[in-house]
Amino acid sequence: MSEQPVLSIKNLKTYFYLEERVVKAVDGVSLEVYKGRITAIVGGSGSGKSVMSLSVLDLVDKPGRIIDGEIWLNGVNLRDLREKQLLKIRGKEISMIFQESTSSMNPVLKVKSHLFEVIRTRNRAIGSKEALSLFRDVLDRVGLRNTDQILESYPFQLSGGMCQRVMVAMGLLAQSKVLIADEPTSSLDLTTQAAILEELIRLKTAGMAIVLITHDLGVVAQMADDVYVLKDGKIVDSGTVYDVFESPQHEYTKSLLASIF
Ligand SMILES: Nc1ncnc2c1ncn2[C@@H]1O[C@H](COP(=O)(O)OP(=O)(O)OP(=O)(O)O)[C@@H](O)[C@H]1O
Repeated sequence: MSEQPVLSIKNLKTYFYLEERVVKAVDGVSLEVYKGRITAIVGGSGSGKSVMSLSVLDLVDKPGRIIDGEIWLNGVNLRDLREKQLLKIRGKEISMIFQESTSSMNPVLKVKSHLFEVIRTRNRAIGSKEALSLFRDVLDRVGLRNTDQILESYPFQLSGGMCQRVMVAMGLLAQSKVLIADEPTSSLDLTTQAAILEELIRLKTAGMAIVLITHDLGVVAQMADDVYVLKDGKIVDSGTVYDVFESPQHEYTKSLLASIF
């Protein structure tokens, strides 16, 4: 690929220092993410997918710690930045749809306040009326009805699936250069899943670089351009979706594929 990657991770290591042992959740991961492409990170439960994406945004909590590696975003190594500089990048340059949507929303803020926070990183001068109309549109696109009522709700008043859709709406609204979507459609019904995947394709077509974290190889086959297979914190296979599905190199990838075909 001739173009430079938007996001490039080099030899990332994130370990959890527990009393009795060290968990090497991410153990030397390198990968590249390109504009206008969907890069899927696939792997079983506990393979390190979520910790890897949290590491990119420097959101790993103790006893976890990034111990090595580089995270280059548009030519800047995020690991060299201070928290204040990182805050500016989160949301504007790179945004994330979290797997635990209910707990990653602020319980004392209404949905509309969450959305205002996102839109203001993009456009500080936007008026309330224009913003609210954008919010209704984006909530509608992720399959939520009664949008006015949802905007006035607190996260605890919504179901898990509704919170997940609000998180996806926040991701769509951010219009960042890179969107990391951690299992964005788990626990949603098939129709909503399809609507959200369609939105991700639209964002990719508009030039966004999308990192799609999933254990669903069906979704990978349908959506991804590039694939990385993660096992025990290490990349065991990578390539275009065609390469990985047609000629998997690692036994683990072969067994994952065998389980769906
Ligand atoms: N706070 C923590 N303390 C200790 N170990 C942790 C912590 N968070 C994650 N881990 C460990 O890090 C490893 C990777 O976890 P991670 O959540 O990234 O997996 P995952 O691939 O996202 O799994 P899933 O698909 O189930 O979400 C696992 O062994 C997990 O037990």
